[in-house]
Amino acid sequence: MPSQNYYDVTDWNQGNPYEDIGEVINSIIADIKSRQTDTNVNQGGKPGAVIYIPPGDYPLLTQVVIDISYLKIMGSGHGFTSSSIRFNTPESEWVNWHEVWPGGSRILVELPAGVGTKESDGAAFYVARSGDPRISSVEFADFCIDGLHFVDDGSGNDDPENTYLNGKTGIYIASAQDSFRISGMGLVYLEHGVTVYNADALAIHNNFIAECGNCIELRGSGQASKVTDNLIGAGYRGYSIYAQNFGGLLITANNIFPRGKSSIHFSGVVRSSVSSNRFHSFYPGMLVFEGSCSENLVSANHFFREREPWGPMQPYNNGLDDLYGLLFISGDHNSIIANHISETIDTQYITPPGAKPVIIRVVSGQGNYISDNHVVATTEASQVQDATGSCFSTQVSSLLATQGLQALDVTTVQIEKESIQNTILDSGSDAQVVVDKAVNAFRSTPVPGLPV
Ligand SMILES: OC[C@H]1O[C@@]2(CO[C@]3(CO)O[C@H](CO)[C@@H](O)[C@@H]3O2)[C@@H](O)[C@@H]1O
Repeated sequence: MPSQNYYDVTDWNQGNPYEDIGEVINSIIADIKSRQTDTNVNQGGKPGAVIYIPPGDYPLLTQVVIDISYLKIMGSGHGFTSSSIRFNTPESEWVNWHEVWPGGSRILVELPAGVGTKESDGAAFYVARSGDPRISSVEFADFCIDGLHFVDDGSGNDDPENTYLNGKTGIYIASAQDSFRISGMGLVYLEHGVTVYNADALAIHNNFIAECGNCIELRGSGQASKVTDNLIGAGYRGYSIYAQNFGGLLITANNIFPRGKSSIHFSGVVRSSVSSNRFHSFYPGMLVFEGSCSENLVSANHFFREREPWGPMQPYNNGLDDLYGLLFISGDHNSIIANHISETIDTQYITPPGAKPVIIRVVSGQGNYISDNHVVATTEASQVQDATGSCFSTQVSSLLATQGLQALDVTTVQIEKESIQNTILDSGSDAQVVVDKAVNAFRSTPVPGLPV
């Protein structure tokens, strides 16, 4: 006898998934709840279910509301393609393209854009449950959530498709939860990709979350979670990865490409690790620890900062200048160890004009340990760049340029006077580090030809 706990959205008796998949999924969830009513049948009784979305395009006009544990919603393909490149290509060229829109198991978020409504009203998937225990083991896997378009921000000069604003969220988890998984998903053109409040043992793994205003936001507070192995890149206004009041967050093996106003932004995050990630950005403030972020390990990451090479996006930035710090640290006893940091930028693009860019800047707190960071700062080879070429070739030629570069004078570490008792070892020569040696410990990186 086939299981009743396997549902296919294209084979369900209420609603039409090609008109509104939201109505179909809500009706399936209602069916699961009507059948799984008893909390304890032979030490079981509420196994949840799987809802399958085959490859195809499914508009969502009704928000999906999830309030049951053990629900897995899965498709067969994250289907990402760049909407940013498409919308910055003349529409007359689309007729020759092999495909124009994202694919896979694709949900087209067509929720009405509400002005003045709650933020969560714009979420395709909304998860909330009160009472005990916390809702557990809801899983989203292997499908695409496409926010379709960004909207005019009222400034009058932006292409609406480049604003990264539309009030839409892919997955919004409003109440405390345990052991959720988001994996294999593709999220594109949403103002917020994944927003999670009060996470515990959350895994966000192997997703493609790009061209969203913000990609991952862990809000409220949380513990013991991981963001691993994702390809991520937010718009110039928002966060690629943001976490608030979190303990025990592991951020590892992600490839975080531009733009994002930051790659990692922590507020009050402690005892967490950021390791073995690759970060690429077009602006200062790649990693920001604000408030008090303490006892975190930032290690073995590769940071690369250059100027935006692609013409259509060159008018935009995050508003920070080069004195802000590529890594901005506020807090106590953090370890910033063995990172490689490349910055390549022509002096004419440095702000304020004539400034010496700051790489690692510690603005408050004490006891931070900054050791063995290798900073390579150069002017860029602007002659090889052609901002009018295809997005891919422009970005790749810019990324690969390592010849003909000249050394750029930078401050590798700057310890502001508000921060004391830090240890700075082998992260810059005497001339590259700004530190009060009376209240901090400092050992400079030896310079070839000069006595140690
Ligand atoms: O290179 C990674 C991703 O970047 C693209 C291509 O380039 C874009 C165009 O806006 O610029 C940024 C990256 O430098 C992106 O976020 C964006 O999306 C994806 O097409 C691509 O998947």
